Amino acid sequence: MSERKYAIVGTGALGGYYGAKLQKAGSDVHFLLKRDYGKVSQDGLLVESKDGNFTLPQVNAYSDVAKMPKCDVVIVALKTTQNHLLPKLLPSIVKNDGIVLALQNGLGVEEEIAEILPKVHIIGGLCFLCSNKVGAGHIHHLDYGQIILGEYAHGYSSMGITDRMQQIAHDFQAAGISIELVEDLLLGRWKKLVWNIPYNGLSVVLNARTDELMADTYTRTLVEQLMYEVKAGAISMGRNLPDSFIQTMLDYTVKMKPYRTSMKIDYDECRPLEVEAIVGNPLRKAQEVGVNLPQINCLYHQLKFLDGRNRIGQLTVDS
Ligand SMILES: NC(=O)C1=CN([C@@H]2O[C@H](COP(=O)(O)OP(=O)(O)OC[C@H]3O[C@@H](n4cnc5c(N)ncnc54)[C@H](OP(=O)(O)O)[C@@H]3O)[C@@H](O)[C@H]2O)C=CC1
Ligand SMILES: CC(C)(CO)C(=O)C(=O)O
Repeated sequence: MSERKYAIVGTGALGGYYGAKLQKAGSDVHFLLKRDYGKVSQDGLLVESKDGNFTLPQVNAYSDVAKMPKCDVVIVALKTTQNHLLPKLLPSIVKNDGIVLALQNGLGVEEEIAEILPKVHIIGGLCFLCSNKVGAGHIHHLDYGQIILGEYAHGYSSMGITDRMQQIAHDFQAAGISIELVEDLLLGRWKKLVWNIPYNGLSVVLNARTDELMADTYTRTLVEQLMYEVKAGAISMGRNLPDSFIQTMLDYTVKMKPYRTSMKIDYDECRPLEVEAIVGNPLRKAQEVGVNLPQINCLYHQLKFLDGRNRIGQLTVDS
């Protein structure tokens, strides 16, 4: 059993899934919730998974970080649209010499955390997971689950494989979660964007699932062109990814069960979209060094329009 105390900041589709798996395997896990606090503190968590369903009738649930213990590893599992809350949520729950593990999609989260907590260790994780929160404390794990871990250092310089990464990998592997350790977190993030930028973006703009995007010649071409622009973005930051990786991502998606991306689900539910973290930040990073990514730029502006209109719609519905 792990000696490390874990905090899950954001007990949704991803945080609820990995946190529940860690607790099931014997780790000491503390879950921060918002709307689901009442239900989860009463009834715990239910994970419906293709690998087998399980329930945790009792979990350490909190609605306020002031009541949480200091933890060795704090897992950030909010949507990036809520990252403006991190300065309030993180400082009191990370031990001195503790680790913040950012499991969000997109680019730039480690830099945001380093500004809030310059002294803690920061590890980024790229999660290849298909999971949805279908009710309060009710997680539906559809597929996959592997995490690629890399440690952050200022300017995304490579840290190699650290003991801290190995310790976390040990706990996750004991919980049945597959882990790969990488020396270069920035390269890992750009590789994940090869998938997220085209599929998350186009699924919203074109109102399509992954299988539909891959079945049509025109949209498949668009996906591939966007992937090559992500590669150009990576190169602008001194990282290269082989063309064979793009082919692997295309093949991977063809083999995936038809999937409504998380950005599409957010759009359909009129929730804010993770446009800035997934599309805006990579675009700006490339622009800062004079590299224009015209198709990603076009996608960004389309998504901003749809996101803005959705939010106005939501205000009208709420008022
Ligand atoms: N789901 C997946 O399969 C994958 C997700 N990711 C990434 O993981 C990140 C998390 O996504 P996901 O889990 O799907 O999102 P969810 O919306 O399912 O989970 C986020 C959770 O954070 C909670 N939350 C929001 N604000 C607060 C707050 N102030 N205090 C406590 N809890 C709060 C939300 O609670 P409430 O509902 O009450 O607002 C929600 O349960 C994203 O960056 C996503 O892109 C990456 C790969 C796969
Ligand atoms: C690529 C996918 C769907 C699962 O591997 C994922 O991780 C995501 O939605 O970000």
